[in-house]
Amino acid sequence: SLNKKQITPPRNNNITLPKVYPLIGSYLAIKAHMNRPVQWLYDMIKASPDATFVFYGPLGYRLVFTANPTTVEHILKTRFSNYHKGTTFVHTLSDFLGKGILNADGDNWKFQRQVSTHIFNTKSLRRFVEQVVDVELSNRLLPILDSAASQQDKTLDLQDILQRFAFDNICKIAFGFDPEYLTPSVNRSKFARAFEEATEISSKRFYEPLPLIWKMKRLLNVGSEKRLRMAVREVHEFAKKIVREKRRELREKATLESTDLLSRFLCSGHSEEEFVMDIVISFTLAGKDSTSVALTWFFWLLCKNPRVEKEVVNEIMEKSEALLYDEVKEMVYTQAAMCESMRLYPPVPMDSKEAMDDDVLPDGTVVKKGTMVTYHVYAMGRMESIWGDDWAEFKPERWLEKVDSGKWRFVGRDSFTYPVFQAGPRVCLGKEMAFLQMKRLVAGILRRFTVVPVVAEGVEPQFISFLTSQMEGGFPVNIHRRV
Ligand code: HEM
Repeated sequence: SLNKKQITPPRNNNITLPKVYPLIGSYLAIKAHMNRPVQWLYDMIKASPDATFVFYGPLGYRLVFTANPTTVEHILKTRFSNYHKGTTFVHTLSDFLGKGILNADGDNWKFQRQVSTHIFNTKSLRRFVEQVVDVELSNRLLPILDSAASQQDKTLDLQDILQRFAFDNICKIAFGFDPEYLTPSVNRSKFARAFEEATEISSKRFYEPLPLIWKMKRLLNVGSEKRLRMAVREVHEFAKKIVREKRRELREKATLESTDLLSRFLCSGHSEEEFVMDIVISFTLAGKDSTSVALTWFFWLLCKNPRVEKEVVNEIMEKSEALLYDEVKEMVYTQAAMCESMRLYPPVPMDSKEAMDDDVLPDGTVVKKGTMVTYHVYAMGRMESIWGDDWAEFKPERWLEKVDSGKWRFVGRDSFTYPVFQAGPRVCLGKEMAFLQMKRLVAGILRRFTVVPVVAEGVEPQFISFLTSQMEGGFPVNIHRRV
């Protein structure tokens, strides 16, 4: 069936773990697979006992990769205090993210987490999010799709459009500022461009064979590091300008109408410019590519699975066009299909923690102080041991059960088996908001249009990943009006 063809079946039979040589360890093996490290590590995990692969780099350097839920619980919850972002991660991203929540550990992280949990969960923020999404949808996104539908074979890159949509959204939510990234006639805004460049170059630092290389380039201010410095300066200056402007606005206004995060931080007494700027930049990064890539794969999988698409569309058509909050909550089939899509194509496919002290993992793997332990979300979504022998099929029903009334009820999986949003004390703060946005967007689009991929028969889009994952080369589609 179509489902079965989607994902290459496991190749356990002919996978062998890489040889470990003196001095260089298995460096050559990873070098040979640098173009698809996520998939290669998935293969290695499948061939390893207890789904935990120990990679030996040059000079005895070890990296641990795991797809074992017990180990994931150990690092993300039970021994949370021993597994931090750590110095490598923090140093690599600090030029861009400063001390923002995505790049913080210890007391600094705890403080930001407390402040933002409080601010993030309020009802009015939810309302604000809904309004932001609806405006962006009806004023920008739907007109673009509508115009494409009028021109018979107009091809759009849906991934690019979803990224621009998410960027506008998250900027409005975080800063109360509209970068107009999705407005067709406007050039990519300077801010958005600088933000993208800063993200891309910062994340590519992780892929240098030795950190010394980017550090030297940075010292000499040449090449990519020179561009990074300019992009970061642009982002920071811009963010500071918005912070000052917002502070002035708030002083002048007696009542608080705007409910963006920045206003909320400033009103709750946290007004130091650097702190507020860093935290807002972290939120923008966290919310920018995650939802758009999740939706890109979601639309792809729907196209490949007409049965599921029909169920999703039926569910949408049962709701009112305005989509009330309770109706969004009732979209359980759509929610299940999204969970299923992120199981196969997780927006954050791997996530690493650094051991603060020596430790032993539940399966007996020895971890030395300073060792990076990575939980491999992509592999976990594709383990036969977790999902059964039909793991390769796109089956939202895995997440559902029928109740007496004949309706579906959503049944979640525990977060250590499905750490797509991470798990434990640092679980994603935007999870609920992400589903809210994604469901509104999907309902808005599928109520009116069908999305038809422009991909040659039998060709599979490729999953690639830097900090977050993408569909390689974009997602070309045609848009048709639904009849
Ligand atoms: C499908 C969408 C999303 C997915 C799959 C996702 C996934 C994740 C993951 C894996 C992490 C852990 C990263 C790490 O610390 O190593 C994380 C953290 C975080 N996410 Fe999300 N995220 C999504 C959407 C969002 C949105 C829309 C926001 C809102 C701005 C958001 C805000 C955050 C924040 C603030 C953190 C840091 C939490 C902390 O360190 O305590 N996320 N998310």
